[in-house]
Amino acid sequence: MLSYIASIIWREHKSPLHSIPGPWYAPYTTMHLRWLFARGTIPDFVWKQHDKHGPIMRLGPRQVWISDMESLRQVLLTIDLPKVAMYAEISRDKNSPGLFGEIREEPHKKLRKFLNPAFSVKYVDGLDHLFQQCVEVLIRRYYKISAAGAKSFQVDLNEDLHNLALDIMGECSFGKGFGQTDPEANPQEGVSADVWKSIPWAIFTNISRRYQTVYLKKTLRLLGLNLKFDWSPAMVKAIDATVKVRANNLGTCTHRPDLLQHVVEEGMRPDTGVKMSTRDIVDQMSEILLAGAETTSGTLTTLFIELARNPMVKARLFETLPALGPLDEIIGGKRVRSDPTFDYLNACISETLRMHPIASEMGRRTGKEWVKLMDFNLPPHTVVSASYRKLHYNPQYWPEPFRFWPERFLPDKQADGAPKADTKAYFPFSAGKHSCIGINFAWNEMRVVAANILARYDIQEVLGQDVTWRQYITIQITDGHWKVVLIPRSKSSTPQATCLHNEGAQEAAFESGAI
Ligand code: HEM
Repeated sequence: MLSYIASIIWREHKSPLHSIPGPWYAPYTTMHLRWLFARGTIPDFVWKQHDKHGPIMRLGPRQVWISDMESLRQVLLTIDLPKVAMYAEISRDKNSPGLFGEIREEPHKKLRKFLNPAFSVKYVDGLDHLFQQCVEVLIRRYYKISAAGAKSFQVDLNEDLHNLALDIMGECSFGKGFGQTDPEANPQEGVSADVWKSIPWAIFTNISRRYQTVYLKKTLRLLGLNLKFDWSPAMVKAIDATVKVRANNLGTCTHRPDLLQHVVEEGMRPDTGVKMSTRDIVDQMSEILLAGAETTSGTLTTLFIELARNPMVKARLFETLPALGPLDEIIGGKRVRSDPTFDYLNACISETLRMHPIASEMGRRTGKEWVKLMDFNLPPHTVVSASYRKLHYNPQYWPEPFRFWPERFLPDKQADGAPKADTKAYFPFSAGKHSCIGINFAWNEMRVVAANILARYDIQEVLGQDVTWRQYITIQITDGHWKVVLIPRSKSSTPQATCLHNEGAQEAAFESGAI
């Protein structure tokens, strides 16, 4: 036993990673990392360890985390390291992953090239009416509540934004919203309403199981057992029905130019070149749903949280935005992108993406070659986690990093002395070959949703909520809820710099029966 321990210590002493700082136990085990990932608490741990050990640190025998700007640029852009194997674990079948889980270089390149056209600015602009349609359903729902006479009313905004994001993904990528915002909405042709509505949750549950059992699956594989989580048969049947409708509609007037149509018409498996089957299409679309729903709704929730907690920023934003009634025309994404009226809103979203990136790190690994980062030589097969959340708070590039300061993203003349955003130290959508393919889609969604809600409602955070965060692939509010009071903004109203815990507004809401 003693000689075994001595040999481990000796091997560690010889390790090329030996001189990288980190906790004393890091060279010997990954148990703590497995525990933290499974519990969703890795971001806090990583943050504290960086504070202790600096911009490069070793948290496991072959696991290095890095938050240095130049090194992150190397990892994500210039060397552009491949993804770690963990990404592939969220796919149903490693041989048929979606773009997010595809870690094989050539198939990834082909799949990305194939999917790219369905994510261009022009393509997304063509879907803008669908985004607007989904937001309108939510605004109408709010209108119905306020039309009953309440001056203000309470909603669970995190839940509403999540449901809205799912409907937008359904509408733009599966051919039909999933009826999350409006349970009365019609399902996809030929599919029962219950099955259609359950699709997003079936996907999330399935993928979460795969993610949470990553290490168990690996151990079982060593024992010759292959633990797989297949899609539910009802869901595959529902999407099969949709695919058939789409295939029958080719070249007809009901043809709809969206991602699903693109995949149905031209989808080939990137590894074999064979036409994608329904199951392959489910594999692709479910990962897109996962990557596209939690990310945008999570970012939007944090935007609203920052606004509710920063009354001066909110007041400046309301000065710039139009004040609309619930039945006024819905604002489109293209307008929010190009009309200077919305410059400050766009800056607020950019600043939210800095302070609340959707994860604390991006997992990469060295390939067959050694890689030199921050004067350390990392051997082949070292896991290199790009700690971009920590970089987004580095005061060298982001003075007063904990301040929600959208002016950083405005042109000098309007910046009111705020330091200019250093976009070299800014990776909310990653960079390089694995950067977010959905960036235009995400921006359009965030613009349409934020502009239309904020043009109509002031928001007050409901007191006494314990907002905590967890990270399972993306960082989310632990219990999925964040409640606010919405106060309609009349066309004539003057924006007020209302206080975070504005008890007056809360009391008024309570008296009106809204809370
Ligand atoms: C605010 C919203 C979003 C943010 C902040 C975001 C951020 C990111 C980031 C950081 C990555 C790289 C992840 C990594 O390498 O670990 C990524 C990848 C990806 N994102 Fe997004 N994303 C957002 C919305 C979307 C949307 C709306 C879609 C699709 C409709 C999407 C689809 C994808 C896909 C498929 C990948 C994998 C790309 C590849 O590996 O080639 N994302 N996203």
